[in-house]
Amino acid sequence: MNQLYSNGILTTASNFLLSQYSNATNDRRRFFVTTGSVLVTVWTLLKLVRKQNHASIEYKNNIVPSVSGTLPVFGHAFQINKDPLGFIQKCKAEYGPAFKIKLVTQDLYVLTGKMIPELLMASRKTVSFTEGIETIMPVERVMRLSYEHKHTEENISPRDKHPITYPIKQNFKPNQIEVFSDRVEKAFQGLLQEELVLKRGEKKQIDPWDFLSHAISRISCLCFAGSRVGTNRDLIHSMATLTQSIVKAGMLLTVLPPMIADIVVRRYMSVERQLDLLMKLLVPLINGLRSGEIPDDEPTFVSMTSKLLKSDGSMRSPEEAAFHFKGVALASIHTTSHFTTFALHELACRPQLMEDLRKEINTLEKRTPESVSHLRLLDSFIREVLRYDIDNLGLHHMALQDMVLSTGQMIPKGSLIVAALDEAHQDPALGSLYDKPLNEFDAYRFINATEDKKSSTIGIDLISFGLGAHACPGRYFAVNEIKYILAELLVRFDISTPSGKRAPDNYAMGMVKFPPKEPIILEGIL
Ligand code: HEM
Repeated sequence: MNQLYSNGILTTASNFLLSQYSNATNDRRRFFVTTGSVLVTVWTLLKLVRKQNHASIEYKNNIVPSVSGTLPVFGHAFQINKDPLGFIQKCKAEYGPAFKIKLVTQDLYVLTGKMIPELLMASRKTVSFTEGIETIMPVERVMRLSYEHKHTEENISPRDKHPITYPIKQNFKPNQIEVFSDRVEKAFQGLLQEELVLKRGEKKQIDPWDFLSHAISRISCLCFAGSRVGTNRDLIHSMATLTQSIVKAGMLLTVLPPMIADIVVRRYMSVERQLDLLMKLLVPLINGLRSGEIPDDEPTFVSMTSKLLKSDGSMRSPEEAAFHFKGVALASIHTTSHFTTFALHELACRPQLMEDLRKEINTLEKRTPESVSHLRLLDSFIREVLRYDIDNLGLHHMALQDMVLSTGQMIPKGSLIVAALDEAHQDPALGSLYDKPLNEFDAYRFINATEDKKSSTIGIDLISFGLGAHACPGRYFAVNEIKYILAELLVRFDISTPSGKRAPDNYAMGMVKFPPKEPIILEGIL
């Protein structure tokens, strides 16, 4: 189409020049002035059309545009680190809703706003979350290097009900999680008794990440493994630190040459000890449950997954079933600790919010995970943390086939695709209009909102739990757990930071946003 436009301009221009030339003998001066202006106009028009052509050739050839300005070796690393969200917003404005950037050696296809569901709702034959994550953080390789000499991960058939996802999807629905309430309460109260008894006015400085990952691991071990082994301190510690140990080893695998990296990880960074402990505790438990020696009287992830048959009707070996525990620990502990740490930092710089939340919590006759789950301000606050404190780019997926977007553009097989999460959460075109701009933190934003804006309700304006069929099935459990932890801390302590301010977040490669490193001060108020 634009080719036709260009030809049309050239033809019209040459006709005009010819007609002018025939009159030239009468008025030579007029001829030069007119011809000059026509040439300038034609040149400008052609430039404009060529520019349009360039964009539309990319569109016509179904190419996702590459963002200019890549530096050798670093790609766009400097630009994105300088202003993570600003860089993505600028690229979207210049190149449209899908574009390609380069971070160090990795090409990344970025989908923004309304295009994100196309990634998250695509079939798992088209894109793979596991392979996407593996490209940037080789979790499975760390596991293999650490443990393949002792146990090989089960090969899950596509026909199998997934041994981690299926039990969570079936047993952690909003009306079912009440069965875990007593254990959530017991685990957290136990930790408070042991580590955080402060008299009125007494202060204690904590590293919020350490404290919360241990608190959440304590809750997870009790709920997912059960009372018989879930109070084991080594297990709690191992699961609290498992993700971080894997991330450290994984980072090394991505930077060192494979042969050297494999040796270093096997020798010095292996998670064998944590996995040994898990197997030592869980295999006898599963054997006992199966033989009837141990009564199956407590709903746990371990009992659910060990009862789940494979697609051929066979039972998993106790080792296979036990090994899946690390999967649920990896999916739940780090993620929940991450957002709860952000929540503490958001509270620490907002004394009025703390006061308002305390008032709301104190309206309850009894604080339980069940009763705090209905508090509106607390829910609004948590939704806002999940919305605001989100990664710039996330939910990495690998294209297993060529993927055609609704724009007609094609992402080739083998490409890494990411969602621009923060950009979507701040796009007024996607969320409803609220009193405060979306680039500000407003804990009260959703207080009068309807059911569709609850903290566990997913949508294009809240993608922190994913979207579609593969959205996080543990989200109802996660938000209840976060609410209970915050409610118990708020009624006991004033929360602040040494600087008195909201310390800046930390970004990894301009993509992942980590909570501030600043400690949190708890001061007893009871
Ligand atoms: C605040 C805490 C949490 C956050 C932010 C979170 C976020 C996510 C996200 C983004 C996904 C990927 C969705 C996708 O593939 O599109 C996911 C998957 C998953 N999450 Fe969570 N999660 C949290 C807590 C939990 C908890 C507590 C559990 C277990 C009780 C859990 C179990 C799972 C499982 C099993 C999957 C895989 C789902 C599938 O592949 O179909 N998560 N989660």
